Amino acid sequence: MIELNGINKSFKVAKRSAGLRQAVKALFVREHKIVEALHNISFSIQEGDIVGYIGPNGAGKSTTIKVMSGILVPDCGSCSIMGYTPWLERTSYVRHIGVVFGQRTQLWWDVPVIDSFELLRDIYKIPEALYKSNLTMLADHLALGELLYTPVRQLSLGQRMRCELAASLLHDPKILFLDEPTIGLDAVSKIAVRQFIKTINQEKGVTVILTTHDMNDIEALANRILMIGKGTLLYDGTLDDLRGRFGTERIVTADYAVHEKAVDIPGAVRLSWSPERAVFSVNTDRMPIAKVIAGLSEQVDLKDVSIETKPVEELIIQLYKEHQI
Ligand SMILES: Nc1ncnc2c1ncn2[C@@H]1O[C@H](COP(=O)(O)OP(=O)(O)OP(=O)(O)O)[C@@H](O)[C@H]1O
Repeated sequence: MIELNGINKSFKVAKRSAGLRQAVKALFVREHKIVEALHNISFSIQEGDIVGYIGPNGAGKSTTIKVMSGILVPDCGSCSIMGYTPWLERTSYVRHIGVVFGQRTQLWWDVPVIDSFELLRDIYKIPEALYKSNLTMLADHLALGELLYTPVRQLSLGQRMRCELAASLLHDPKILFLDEPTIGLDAVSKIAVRQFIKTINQEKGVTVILTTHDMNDIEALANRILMIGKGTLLYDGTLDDLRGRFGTERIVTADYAVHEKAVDIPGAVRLSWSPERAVFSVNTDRMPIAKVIAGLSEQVDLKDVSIETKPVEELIIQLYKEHQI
């Protein structure tokens, strides 16, 4: 459905040092530098996937989304999405995609949300019956209610994001590009947005490409991760692959009846201790969990034991470190 091959994109940026003298000099002599935002990016995405596109600040995520949505023209390489080259066939292509940039709005600031929706209906020439049924479905799933009749500037960030998502889906796109859709949202709004993305993927088969810095988004949604750093694609795999790669470490938390002496398990690293709780890091390659639990129950009166994998956030940080980005 989506195929990128050898995409490069660089920007020419004016170079200017601080100070008035330099500002005056820049009026006559302009120096430039080239920022290579994307270097030889290639990947393909199947219909119905939810792909998490991650990487540190300035890695090239938004630039890739802009190339894929036809806003930017790459320097070289090919991009075929549903048979279209986005920047060449933009008018017919945009009917098939929805785009949400978390930090920008596609809604008109001063008018009620419904007015923007009606304008989008006219721009996309959405048949009236389809518009009505999509609006009902979206208003229902995203609890838009009164928000539809409120000017955008009066909406909170979370309310606006729900309206942005609805706006991007009114014309029934097959692909949804989401650039940081949960940025700045509170925990409840984040969960609502994630749930909605899951629903439209499952019920309508919409393919989703999602950039985010929130690893909980990735854990909740993405069945595949693409990681980019300094413009280069560095990782392509599932979260489970990533867990398998770094995931032999487990965190074992033991709760027990008051025990004044520190508990030690040979082969496990004690991370913290109190008379009622101890936390260990265990490399399961070297020390089976069963042995840790047996060791614990020999020393204390165990009440509860929990075993957790490393948080996704830490796995990703490890991956960033491995690639020195
Ligand atoms: N219009 C532009 N003009 C000049 N440089 C740009 C432009 N857009 C992006 N860049 C540069 O390209 C690089 C990649 O930027 P991009 O916005 O794609 O990163 P990102 O991964 O989305 O970052 P973030 O997580 O901070 O949003 C950065 O070095 C950025 O400064």
